[in-house]
Amino acid sequence: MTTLKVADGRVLRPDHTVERADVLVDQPSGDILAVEPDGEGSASADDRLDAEGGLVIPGLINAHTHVAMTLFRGYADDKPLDAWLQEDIWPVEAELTAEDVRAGARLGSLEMIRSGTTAFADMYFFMPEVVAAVEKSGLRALLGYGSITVGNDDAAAHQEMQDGLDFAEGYDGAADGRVSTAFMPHSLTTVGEAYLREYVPEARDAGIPIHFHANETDGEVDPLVADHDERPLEYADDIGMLADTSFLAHGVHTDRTEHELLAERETAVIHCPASNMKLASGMAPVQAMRDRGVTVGLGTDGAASNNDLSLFDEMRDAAMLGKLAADDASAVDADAVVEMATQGGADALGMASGRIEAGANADLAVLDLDQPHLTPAHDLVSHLTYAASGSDVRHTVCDGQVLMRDREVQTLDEDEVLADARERAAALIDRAES
Ligand SMILES: CSC[C@H]1O[C@@H](n2cnc3c(O)ncnc32)[C@H](O)[C@@H]1O
Ligand SMILES: [Zn+2]
Repeated sequence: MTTLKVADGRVLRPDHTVERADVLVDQPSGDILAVEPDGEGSASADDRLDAEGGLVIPGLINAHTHVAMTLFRGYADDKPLDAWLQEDIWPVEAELTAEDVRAGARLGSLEMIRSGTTAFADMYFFMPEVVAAVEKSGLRALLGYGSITVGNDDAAAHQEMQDGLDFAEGYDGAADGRVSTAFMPHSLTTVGEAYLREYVPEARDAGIPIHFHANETDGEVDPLVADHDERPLEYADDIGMLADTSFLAHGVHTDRTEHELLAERETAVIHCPASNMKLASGMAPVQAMRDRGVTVGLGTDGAASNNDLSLFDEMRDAAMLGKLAADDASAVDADAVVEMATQGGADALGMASGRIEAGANADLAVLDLDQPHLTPAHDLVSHLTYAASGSDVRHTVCDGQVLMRDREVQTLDEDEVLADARERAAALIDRAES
C-alpha cells in the first residue's frame, strides 16, 4: 500500500465543523483511509503534503461547464444568450478541430487544478479529447457529447443523437475510472421532440445519466409553454428526462410546480450564477429550490460566459445572487454555498467525492489561510464563500494523486499548455473571421 498524509492542517468535515487533523490517503485505491485528529495519527506515510497553516477542504466540483470554451475567453462579451450564441460562439465553434478542443480542455484543466477544483461535468464536441485531458491532468469528470438537432436534416439529427449515446457507452470508466459519462441533449429547444422521445428512453434503459440545459432564459421558456401548454420541466418529465441520475443546468425560470417535480424525481439543478448574471438570463430561485428539497450543485458554465473556471468566484456569486433573488440577506448562506460546491455537486454527478471522510474519494484541496484577506479566521466556511479565491490553493489532490504541490502543477506542463492554447485560439478566430 502506498500512502499519502495531508499533515498538520485544519480539516473541513462533512458537517462543516473544522478540526485539526491529518488526512491519510490510500493512493492505489484513491480513497481516504482515515481522518486522524491531532495527536492520534499513525506514524508515517510514504508521501506527505504539508497543510500547516492551511485548511483541507473537499475538492470543489464544477458541475456544469464546457471546458474547451476557455479558448473563447474574452472573445465575445456583453450580449444576451441567443445573440451571443448565434452571432459569435456558434460561428467559431463551427471551425473547431479536435486539436483545438484538446488545447482548450488542457487549459481549462490547468485552471481548475490551480483553483482547487477536482471534478467537473462537461458537455461539448470532440469529447475523446476531453477524455484525454482528464487522463493527463488527473482530474475526475462526467462527460458527454452535446447533441443538437435544430438546423440538421433528419439523418444528421439521428446521427447527433446516436453520437451522444455512443460516446456515453464507449467512454464510461475511462481514465482508470475517473471518467463517467452521460447522454447530453443540449436543451429542450435545440433538440426536436421526436428525437428526445426516441433517444431518451434508450439512454434510460441503458442506465445512462442525462444532462441538459433547461429554463435558462425567458426566451427559451415562453415558446415551450406556448407550444406544449405545460411548463418546460413538465414537458421534460413527459419525455422521461427527469430521474435521480439526471441533472440539468440553470433552472433560472422555474416555478413552484417545477421545483416539486424536481424534488419528487430527485433531479439535481446546477446553478451557474456568473453566467446567468453576465448573459442577463435571470436569477435562479436557489433558496426556494433548496427549501423544496432539490439537490443544487454549482457550475461555471463555459469560460466565455463567466469568464473563469474558479469555483471560489462561483461560490461568492451564488451567495450574493441568491440573496437578491430571494430578497432576503439570510438566503443562500455560506453553509449552503459550500455544500453546493462540494456534496451537492458530488450527489448530482454520482461521485463519492465532496467530503473529507474515510471511504470517500481522496479528492481534496489545501488552502493557505495565512494571508491578509483571510485574517482573522472567525468562520472558515464564511471565508470559503466570501473571501477566499482560487489563488489561495496550495495543494490539489484527486483520486489520491497530487495534481498540484506548493502551487506547482505536477501533471501538465504549464508553459506548453498556455502556448498551445494561445496559438490554437488565435488560429481558430482567424479561420472563423476570414
Ligand atoms: C452542444 S455542446 C454545448 C453547447 O452549449 C453552448 N453553450 C455554452 N454556454 C451555454 C449556455 O449558457 N446556454 C446554452 N448553451 C450554451 C456551447 O457554446 C456549445 O455550443
Ligand atoms: Zn452550459
